[in-house]
Amino acid sequence: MSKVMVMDHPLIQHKIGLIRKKETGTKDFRETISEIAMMICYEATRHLELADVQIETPICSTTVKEIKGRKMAIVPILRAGLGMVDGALKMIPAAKIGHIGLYRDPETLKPVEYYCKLPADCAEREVFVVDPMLATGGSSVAAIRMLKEKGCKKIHFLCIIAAPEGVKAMQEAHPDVDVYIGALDEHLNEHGYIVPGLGDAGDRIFGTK
Ligand SMILES: O=P(O)(O)OC[C@H]1O[C@H](OP(=O)(O)OP(=O)(O)O)[C@H](O)[C@@H]1O
Ligand SMILES: O=c1cc[nH]c(=O)[nH]1
Ligand SMILES: [Mg+2]
Repeated sequence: MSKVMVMDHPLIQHKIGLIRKKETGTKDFRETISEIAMMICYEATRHLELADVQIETPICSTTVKEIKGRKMAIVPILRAGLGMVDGALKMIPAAKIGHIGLYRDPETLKPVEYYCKLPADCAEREVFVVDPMLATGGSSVAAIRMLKEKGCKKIHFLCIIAAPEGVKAMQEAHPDVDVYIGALDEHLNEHGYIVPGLGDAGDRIFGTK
């Protein structure tokens, strides 16, 4: 069974408080999403293996640790996932980037696919899927299914706010995928929005409403 990790770091909790406030404007919202993504990515890469490497300091030779040459990819779910890419890249700067375009139909709440462009060698890469919101789970479940269809095997999912309904859907559909969550909220409202949540993440990142 996969791990579900809810971040307990005080800096993450503080910053999530800032983006929940309705008066937080686009610039601050976007910057804070990026900072939170960086910190969640720090936790989501804790398992990476290290190898001993011999080097010279200015004083003597010594053994240091290096991340074993593992190939990684960051895959945002468009649009809102784009807001997490810069932050994740600060932690894993050599990662390649794939894009999966999905929007949630406002009536049915089902994900509608409109774009998919992944690194050619994505099947060999460890993939970090990013999307700030895990609500019903429809979008993340579909995105990860698309990645598996392309041969990806080692997949992690990073989000900032999750509803219990979405976590359950992810665990049922993809029990092999670890889920890293900034904050686990109470429930979904009748429109499929997370309560208390932060509203529409895509609109708040891009200033479209
Ligand atoms: O778990 P779900 O119920 O599928 O909901 C979560 C999805 O909804 C939002 O995207 P949205 O459809 O608003 O698209 P956008 O990022 O383009 O705004 C969010 O960024 C997730 O992708
Ligand atoms: O609360 C929610 C649910 C889905 N998508 C969002 O952006 N916010
Ligand atoms: Mg949206």
